[in-house]
Amino acid sequence: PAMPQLALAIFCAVTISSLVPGIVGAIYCAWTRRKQRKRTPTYDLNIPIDYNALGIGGLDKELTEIRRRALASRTLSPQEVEEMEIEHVRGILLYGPPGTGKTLIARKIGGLLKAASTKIVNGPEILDKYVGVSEQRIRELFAAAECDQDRQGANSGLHVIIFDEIDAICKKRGEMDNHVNDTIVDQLLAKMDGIEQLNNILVIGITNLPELLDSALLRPGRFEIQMKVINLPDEAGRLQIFEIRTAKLKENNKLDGSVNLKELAKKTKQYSGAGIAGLITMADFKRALGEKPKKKEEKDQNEQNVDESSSLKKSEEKEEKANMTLSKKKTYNPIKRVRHYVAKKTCDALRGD
Ligand SMILES: Nc1ncnc2c1ncn2[C@@H]1O[C@H](COP(=O)(O)OP(=O)(O)OP(=O)(O)O)[C@@H](O)[C@H]1O
Repeated sequence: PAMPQLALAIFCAVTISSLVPGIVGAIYCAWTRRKQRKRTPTYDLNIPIDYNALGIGGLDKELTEIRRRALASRTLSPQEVEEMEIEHVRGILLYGPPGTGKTLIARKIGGLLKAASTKIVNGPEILDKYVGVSEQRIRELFAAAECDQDRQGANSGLHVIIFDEIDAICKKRGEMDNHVNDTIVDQLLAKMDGIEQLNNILVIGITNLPELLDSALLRPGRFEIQMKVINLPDEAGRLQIFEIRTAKLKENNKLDGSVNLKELAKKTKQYSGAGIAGLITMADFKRALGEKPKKKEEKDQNEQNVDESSSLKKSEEKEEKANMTLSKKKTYNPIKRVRHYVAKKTCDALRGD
């Protein structure tokens, strides 16, 4: 009589032991899924941006605006996005004159959003003489994000794709002799429309010439946020950029205590961020080459001549006269002269002269 009981006990033990892994697995899956759904948002809008730490000076207004209009929805968790049927902004176009910090902003957006990946590609790099290669390159740019979305769904990390000089590949269709441009635009549009099913891509286009772009790119759902980054930094912005660009020098005790960044910010009116960056680089080179500053009298003379517009005019006349006597071929460029002077001042200042 003990045999059937033993057999029953063995049967129960085998059945339970075979069910246990399945049950444990199911519980674990449900738990991890729940944990993923509760995942904290990738980006917290309430934390103020530390612009100096970001390395962007004088563009507080633009960055705040981008944050408010384009990045706010990314602060939500995947669950909230799903429940509220939110559609993230998928495209931002940054346009404006060269050297104003557009590329810098685009790169930092990826960092701000803690993006899983940030790819930056120059428009002309996409172009290829062989048929279909340019379109293939565009598809490849989107491939990783699509794959991530397939595998992780709403929990996929954000992929930021930056097209610098986008005007090189997205000119108005039908206006060019070769059709390569048109098929590239078609491909990019198809990919951007495909993002509708994907919530994990943010495309940023950068251009100096927005008027050349195909208008289909600018409609809602594509590059729907268009931000003009045009203003040359004001004095406070320039000071911020000087501070950012000399922070490393300061940290490594390479910046003399006598350097007056406020004074430099005052003297660099009309300078873009790139202009200021260029000045510091030039000063660094000169210091590295051990170039000695000019004699004091010569320096004083320079200081008298430049800066105020009235003295600029005077120096312009003076220089013109000198040019006429020296050589008729030589052309005088007052802007260049002011730049030269400011560059020299920066150099002197950085050297602690
Ligand atoms: N606002 C800024 N703050 C700090 N650095 C800046 C700023 N603007 C420009 N720079 C410096 O100038 C360099 C060039 O800037 P950036 O490439 O962002 O300009 P851009 O507007 O994209 O120019 P382009 O249209 O010619 O590509 C940057 O690498 C950076 O070092």
